[in-house]
Amino acid sequence: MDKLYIQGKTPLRGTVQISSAKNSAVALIPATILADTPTVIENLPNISDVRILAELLEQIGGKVEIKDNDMYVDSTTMSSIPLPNGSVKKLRASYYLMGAMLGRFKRAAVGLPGGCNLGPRPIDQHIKGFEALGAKVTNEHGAIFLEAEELRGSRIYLDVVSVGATINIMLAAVRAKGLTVIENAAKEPEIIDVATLLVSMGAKIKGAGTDVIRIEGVDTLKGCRQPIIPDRIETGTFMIAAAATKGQVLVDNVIPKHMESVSSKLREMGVIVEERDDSILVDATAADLKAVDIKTLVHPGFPTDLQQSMTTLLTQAEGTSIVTDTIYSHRFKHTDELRRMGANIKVEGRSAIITGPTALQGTKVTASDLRAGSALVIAGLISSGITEISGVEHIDRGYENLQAKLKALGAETWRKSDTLDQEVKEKVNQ
Ligand SMILES: CC(=O)N[C@H]1[C@@H](OP(=O)(O)OP(=O)(O)OC[C@H]2O[C@@H](n3ccc(=O)[nH]c3=O)[C@H](O)[C@@H]2O)O[C@H](CO)[C@@H](O)[C@@H]1O
Ligand SMILES: C=C(OP(=O)(O)O)C(=O)O
Repeated sequence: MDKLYIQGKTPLRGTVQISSAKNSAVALIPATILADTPTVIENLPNISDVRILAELLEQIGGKVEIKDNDMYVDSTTMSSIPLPNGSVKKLRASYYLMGAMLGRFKRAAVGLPGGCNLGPRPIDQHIKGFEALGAKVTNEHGAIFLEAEELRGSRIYLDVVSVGATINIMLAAVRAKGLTVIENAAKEPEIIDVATLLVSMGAKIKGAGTDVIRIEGVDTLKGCRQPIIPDRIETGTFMIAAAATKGQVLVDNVIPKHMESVSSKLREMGVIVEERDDSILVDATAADLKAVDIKTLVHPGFPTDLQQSMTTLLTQAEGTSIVTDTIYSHRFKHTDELRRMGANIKVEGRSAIITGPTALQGTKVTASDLRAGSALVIAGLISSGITEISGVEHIDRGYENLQAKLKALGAETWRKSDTLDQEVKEKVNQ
């Protein structure tokens, strides 16, 4: 397993280009299953979640080619091959194979998903939606089996606002008979991106981005060419890293509107944040960071996926901050590692109480999940000495070239592969 090393204390300076959104990409790729002709998704991020989904499409008979980050998917040869085990367990978004295969083939068998371990992550609302559309759903030996004679449109009220359930029900409903209405739907920008792709394929969807989505089923969908929105979580990560290192970074290729909750929190902390057409300038060179309280909420509230990085930043702010995660009550594993680096953080229930500022010291830490990884990378950037981060494979799930992008902003960071070291050692000993 690789390790990431960071020699801290260099303010980030320069321009960083943001990649396409992981959470859109991982839904758009399964959505290609629904088309009866080939689809091209443009400029996908080169991350492990994308590569695994490409493999999964091949496992069900699809032809997939990735060239210059564009993915060409020929879905004509696909069939409903069961995927009860294996790679589906390596990521969360494999659950979208359920909705897409159910929509196209009226049957699917997909193992329960993996992804970040943030405490319980049930998929009961996805299943409630599939059942409402007429599917028989059973859970056997850790896999979900879905089958329907035909899918019929239905009115579905989500008991919990869920990004995954909203998209999954859309995927199944676009090829159902009649009208489906999803009420209390999630409103994340990635949902609009998926709806845009499906509409380009010929689906009839209205209201994506609001809490009521109406889908009139169609018999067939055809492939198309589709770009992806920029990653708002990667954007936020670089904004927070710029603030934490007291740097000045132009975060480019972004949609500033998606970042409002983050921009306004950083301003509240004393950071200069200037929104431009498709970039955001973050300037913390003269900032005296102030403590703030944060509550994660569904979009357009503060995203849970930036809570962990924000916690690191707040260790540098004067005063006491309370960070409450209303989406995932257990998303605080990173705080144990931050404490080992010198942070003053207490976790009580679903809140972290952070008192700062505290000087952090580099040490050996482990990323337990993707955003714990980015929180620790930011901690490494502001620590004295060297930080060694294990669990880099989690970071690789969602950040394209994170280390190279940080280096281009002036960070001193390098990556080492244990297996490579071992091979080198063995060669030397021969
Ligand atoms: C691949 C992807 O896009 N992942 C994102 C997606 O995850 P994911 O789609 O898994 O998250 P959801 O929006 O579904 O989850 C929101 C909340 O609803 C609960 N819930 C969800 C579904 C369900 O059937 N029952 C239920 O109780 C979850 O436990 C959680 O507390 O949205 C999350 C919330 O913005 C983000 O952190 C993830 O990065
Ligand atoms: C929780 C996340 O991802 P996933 O849902 O794919 O595990 C994330 O992107 O922060």
